[in-house]
Amino acid sequence: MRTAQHPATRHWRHAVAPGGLPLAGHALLMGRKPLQFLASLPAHGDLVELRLGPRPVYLPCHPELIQQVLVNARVYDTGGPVKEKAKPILGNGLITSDWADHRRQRRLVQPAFHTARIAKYAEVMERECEAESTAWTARRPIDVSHEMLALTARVTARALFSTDMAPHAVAEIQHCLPIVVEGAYRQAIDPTGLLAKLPLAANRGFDDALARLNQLIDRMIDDYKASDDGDRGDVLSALFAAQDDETGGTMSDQEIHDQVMTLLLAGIETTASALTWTWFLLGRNPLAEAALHAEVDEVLGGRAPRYADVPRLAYTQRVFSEALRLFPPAWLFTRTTTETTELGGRRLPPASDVLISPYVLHRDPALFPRPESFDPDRWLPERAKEVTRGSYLPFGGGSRKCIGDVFGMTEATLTLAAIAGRWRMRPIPGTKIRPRPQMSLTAGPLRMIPEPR
Ligand code: HEM
Repeated sequence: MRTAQHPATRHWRHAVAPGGLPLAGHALLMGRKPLQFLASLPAHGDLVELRLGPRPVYLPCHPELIQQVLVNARVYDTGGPVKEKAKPILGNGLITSDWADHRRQRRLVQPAFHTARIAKYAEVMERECEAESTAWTARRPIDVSHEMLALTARVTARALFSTDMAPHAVAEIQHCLPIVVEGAYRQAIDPTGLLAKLPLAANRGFDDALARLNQLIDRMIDDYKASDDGDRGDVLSALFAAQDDETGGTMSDQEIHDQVMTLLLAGIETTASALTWTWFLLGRNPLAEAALHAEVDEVLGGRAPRYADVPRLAYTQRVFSEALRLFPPAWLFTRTTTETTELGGRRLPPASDVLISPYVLHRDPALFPRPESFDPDRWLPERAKEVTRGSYLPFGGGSRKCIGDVFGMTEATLTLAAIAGRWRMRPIPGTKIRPRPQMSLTAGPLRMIPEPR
């Protein structure tokens, strides 16, 4: 285990990542096998420098250095080329805003995620999980990725907009979101920025899906304003009601639009990917699967799970936490320095890009013994306190920590319990699956067979 020392007194190990080429630097390695390449770097140093084309970028591998970056949001702001490319899609919302405006936005959006509101969204989760777990046919294979994405899209859409228009919204979101997410990722990794401008079918599909999502959000906003329902208990009502304690300001329609788009893009695929990985891991770990079934049977006794059951579904939560460790959907995110600063004894000029990779951190054997093994009991309270502070970051950290963490954990716990109460998810022998490090760390199609329990 790594020991904590005062950052100023510590001797940090710097390294340049091996394998760089004269012009491309490490861009090819990053393009071909980003997970393997990045995960090999902590062995070289606490702060590793790599070059993506001409630009040096820095990967802090030690939890203390990562914390320094995450808690100092003014100096390490979100930024850089990836954020610029996201702005036409996400507008100016929580993910794309600069540090100063982010604080104001966060004060306005946070009330939509208070505990009392999560309890309300959980009613949607309960209903949708029940519908999902009763819709399957015994022994007919399903694509788990597809099912989990459809479920999290329904939950998020109905938590955002709880009106009669919800079924239409769900269908639009299910159709458009994967196209937008895929297109956004293609644009994010295109170093030339030209790809999006070419008259390709994929670009037309992306433009069409994005326009449809934008129209949908506008219609929901118009519908809310035209009705005099007041607080419907959904996210949209909370965004309209939000008032800044410090300034008394509220959000304009455009700002609400951008926050809704941000929540759709940040909340659906992430949770679905993590749930898919969870079923994959359970399929390969019969002991963990049996322990999950035992807990669900004991807590629920054959009925559907309710929000009030969540605290007692402790093993279920540990299973999900461990899946988030091995396959964190947000496998990589970035910060850009706004001024000259120093990280781990190294001077970083303004506009330096810093990569934060929960995937790398979570698989470092110095932080997690036997990192490759799926061991939900790492998260038993007595063992979890041995985990080095700051080494588990599935939801990020600092002021930009995921606003939907409790929403996502609640949704995942109810989903796992609802399905595990009815079905054993049998893997199909020979099924090959490899992590796809895209916008989130997805599993691709995963066929499994639901067997009645
Ligand atoms: C298991 C599921 C999820 C994971 C692993 C996850 C992960 C993350 C991470 C790592 C960040 C921080 C990114 C950064 O620092 O640059 C983040 C931010 C964010 N997430 Fe999540 N997320 C999940 C679910 C959700 C859900 C369900 C929602 C909304 C309903 C959501 C909405 C957001 C938003 C709006 C941000 C930006 C927050 C800000 O900058 O203030 N996420 N998420």
